Amino acid sequence: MQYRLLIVDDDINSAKTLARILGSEGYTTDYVASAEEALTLLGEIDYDLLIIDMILPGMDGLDFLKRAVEINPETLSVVITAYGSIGTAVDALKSGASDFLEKPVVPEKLLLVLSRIFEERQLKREVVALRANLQQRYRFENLVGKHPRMQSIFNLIESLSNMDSSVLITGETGTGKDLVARAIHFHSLRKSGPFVAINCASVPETLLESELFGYERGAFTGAERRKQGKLEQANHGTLFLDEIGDMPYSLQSKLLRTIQDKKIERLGGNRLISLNFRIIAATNKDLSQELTANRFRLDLYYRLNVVPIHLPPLRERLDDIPLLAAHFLEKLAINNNKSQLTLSHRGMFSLMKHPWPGNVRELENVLERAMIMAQDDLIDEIPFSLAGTQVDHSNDNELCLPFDPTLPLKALREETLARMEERYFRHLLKKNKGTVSLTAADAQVDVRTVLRKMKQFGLDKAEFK
Ligand SMILES: Nc1ncnc2c1ncn2[C@@H]1O[C@H](COP(=O)(O)OP(=O)(O)OP(=O)(O)O)[C@@H](O)[C@H]1O
Repeated sequence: MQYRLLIVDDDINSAKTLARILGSEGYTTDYVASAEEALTLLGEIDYDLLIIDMILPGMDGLDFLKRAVEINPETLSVVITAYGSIGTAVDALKSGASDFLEKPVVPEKLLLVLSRIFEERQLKREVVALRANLQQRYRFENLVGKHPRMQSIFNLIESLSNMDSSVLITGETGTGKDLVARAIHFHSLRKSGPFVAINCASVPETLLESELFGYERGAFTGAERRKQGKLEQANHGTLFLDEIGDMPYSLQSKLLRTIQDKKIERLGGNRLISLNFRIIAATNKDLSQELTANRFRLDLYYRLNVVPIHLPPLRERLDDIPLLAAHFLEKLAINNNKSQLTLSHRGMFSLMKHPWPGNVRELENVLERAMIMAQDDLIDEIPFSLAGTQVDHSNDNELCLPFDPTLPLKALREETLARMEERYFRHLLKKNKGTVSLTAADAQVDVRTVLRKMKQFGLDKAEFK
């Protein structure tokens, strides 16, 4: 793109020299000797950027800058200040200048400043365009995605809105199964009913039955009062059975019967309760393997898999990365009271090259950490290592972590803690070959905490098998 610049400097000889240098770099450059002449030109020509000497005869540079910004608030400008006059530079930046340079102007420095200013403006425009796109075509409930496979999932959810069939959502960890389940519910006839979720992997086997079916007072030791199970809570709504591949075999036939009959009996009860619920199940396991290994019942599989939805891993829909990044940066900016967060081209390039084993969740986490570590609102450095995919773990016992001494204490604490926790859970999961319950026992926390941490750091059980 060809940019048009205006130099305002009463030293016509140096303005001419600068215009010639800028011209040889592809910029179309005009120059005038006073603010008054410059104002006349601004009424006629749309300049991309102004280069303003602060000391001018008649109206001075600062007043001219203010007038130019009044005429067009989007005006880009570089002001030239006398050597050491920081106060003037600060006033100019406050009045809307994009940057400043001290006299004598070094052309190489000016060229660098110009390319940075134009790159930032371009990025801002891209963000605005992406945001507009997001609001239009590429959004479905809380899901965003423009890849054809995501678009056909959105269409499928739309066409399911009048149906009550069971849905089985498959896909790697962090691909958005939970979001899809919610989108189906909130787009269905049951949307005013409850959406109840249960993670079959995070509830210990012995408790899963009572969590699902509920119990009567005295049903077992500790059952001091009657409790409704998740199935009952989901009456007139949807029950989301997450990680269905981890449901114990012994409970699967009872679940199948319940789905068919739509009746339950609380544990320790003697009364059948009729219910009206829809089942959506999800798993990141390969259920065909579970079927072959006799760990999952074929009849239950058929009952759940009436409408299959497979979410592709992020590495197979790279087109979605810029869109998702814009979506998460917008959320982060709102949650952190920032007007806007922008990703540099270099940052975007790193995102596009990454293999994303933790999928969209990993992208979300990585961007949050990048924001914490960035010096300003431009995100350039992507701290992948914290997501655990490019870390060298050969020295896991090393106590002395390198750190960034420029970080504020709060960010340093959070970052260090996250790094330590991630290494700790990686170590335990490796030791326990991915078994969550053993890891929880080693860490002396409950399995939910381990699963939460695994989600946070984008760790997948399968990685440690
Ligand atoms: N298409 C998407 N658009 C916006 N956000 C998304 C999308 N997909 C996933 N996310 C976000 O990524 C994170 C992980 O998504 P979610 O919990 O739905 O994944 P999941 O497949 O259910 O993971 P797991 O198998 O580990 O439970 C969430 O914070 C979610 O909001």
